[in-house]
Amino acid sequence: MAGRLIYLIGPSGSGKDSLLDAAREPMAARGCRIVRRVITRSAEAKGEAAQAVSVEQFNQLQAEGAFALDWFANGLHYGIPKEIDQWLADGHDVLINGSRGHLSQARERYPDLLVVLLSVDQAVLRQRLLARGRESADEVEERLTRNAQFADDLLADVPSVIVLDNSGALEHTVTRLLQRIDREHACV
Ligand SMILES: Nc1ncnc2c1ncn2[C@@H]1O[C@H](COP(=O)(O)OP(=O)(O)O)[C@@H](O)[C@H]1O
Ligand SMILES: O=P(O)(O)OC[C@H]1O[C@H](OP(=O)(O)OP(=O)(O)O)[C@H](O)[C@@H]1O
Repeated sequence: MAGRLIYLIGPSGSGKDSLLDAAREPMAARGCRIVRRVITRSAEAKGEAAQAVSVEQFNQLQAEGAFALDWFANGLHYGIPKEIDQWLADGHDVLINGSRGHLSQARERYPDLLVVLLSVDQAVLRQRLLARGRESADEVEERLTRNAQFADDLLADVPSVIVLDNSGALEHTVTRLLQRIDREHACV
């Protein structure tokens, strides 16, 4: 049986990368793979273990059909490598760091995807973004402003959604993710 795409979304700073890192081993033990994104972010920038490329390299990869999904947000290009389609075909579930802005396109391509929405109290969010220190203060404000463009009913007609609050300790969020994933039988 084909695997399922697990599409992790949430505001910048809500903890998507942290959750992916912390869940990597227990998810792998469940046969679920986590893909490394291709991003036009400088290799020096702190953050996830993504493959950093130039815009020219990104465009070339895109033209070659290297991406299963790709989008532009926060001034950056993001690509999800096409290899996930083989993983899914082989029966592995695949967890990716997705985009709220690209959700409808992702659903068109992967109609049975499972959405995991991470949320954090607004006051905590700004603090975490500033403490992360990856973006300038202006970029942090732009990211907070971007949240307003997503309506409350973003997930209204999405059949499978796991909502997780990450305002507390990360290990609690990981535990709840695994509990919910196991209940959904998402991983094979
Ligand atoms: N549960 C948590 N408690 C405290 N700090 C957290 C928690 N989750 C994430 N963080 C921190 O918040 C910042 C943003 O997390 P990150 O994983 O980069 O978010 P995202 O990928 O959604 O932008 C990071 O500095 C990270 O260490
Ligand atoms: O449409 P949105 O839901 O706003 O998402 C836009 C992009 O921002 C996040 O990436 P990235 O990891 O670069 O940013 P972050 O770490 O600040 O969340 C997310 O994974 C998307 O790629």
